[in-house]
Amino acid sequence: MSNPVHSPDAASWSFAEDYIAPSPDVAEARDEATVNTITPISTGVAATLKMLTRAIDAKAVVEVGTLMGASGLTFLEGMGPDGILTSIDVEADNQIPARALFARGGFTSSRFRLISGSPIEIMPKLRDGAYDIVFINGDKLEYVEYVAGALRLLRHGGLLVVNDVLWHNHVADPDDESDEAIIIREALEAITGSESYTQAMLPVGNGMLVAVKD
Ligand SMILES: C[S@@+](CC[C@H](N)C(=O)[O-])C[C@H]1O[C@@H](n2cnc3c(N)ncnc32)[C@H](O)[C@@H]1O
Repeated sequence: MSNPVHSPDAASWSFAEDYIAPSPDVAEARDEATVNTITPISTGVAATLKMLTRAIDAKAVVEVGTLMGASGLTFLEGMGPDGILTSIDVEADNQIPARALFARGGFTSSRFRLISGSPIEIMPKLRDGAYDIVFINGDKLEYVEYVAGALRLLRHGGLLVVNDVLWHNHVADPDDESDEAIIIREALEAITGSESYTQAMLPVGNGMLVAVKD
């Protein structure tokens, strides 16, 4: 039986999402992505990512899904001056505006690696146990493989952050058998069924699963 919950109305959701404004550069990256009809991270997700990055004093972050750089810039802003972002996207063209955005934000190229190619092929080439955060925000149909790759990449105490886990209400609807819903559920089960993590699901943006590697 599910727990009784107090459901906030749409105004409360919007209030929470917009409560902490992203930096002007992150806002611009979001706007550019939206104009191009691709979905960037939400403002609430940006605030959450920056807070988590600061909370664990992250110095090495991997993200899957660069797009225009909104989440990447959020990590760079959240990390200290020695923090390094590794961002993977299958679309090399997506990373061009991200590179320009990071440079405009004052981040030298030594602070970030933009890798274009299949995340499934690239993640195994990164160093085991070397990362403080792995942020998954790429192709939903590959979430199971990304989650498997993340477990290897994270150090103990590192955070796995999986975005869009509620995916437009598809995942919570037991009658929804779309490919995205099925695969996101599988990815979630791999995390919750693993003894390697302690996790929580946050209803921010389109849903975020945050898990600390024990
Ligand atoms: C949601 S966007 C990433 C958003 C980004 N992290 C941000 O902060 O704005 C997803 C990224 O995954 C890549 N991708 C690859 N295959 C995809 C697919 N089938 N559907 C959506 N995105 C896909 C896209 O190139 C895109 O940059």
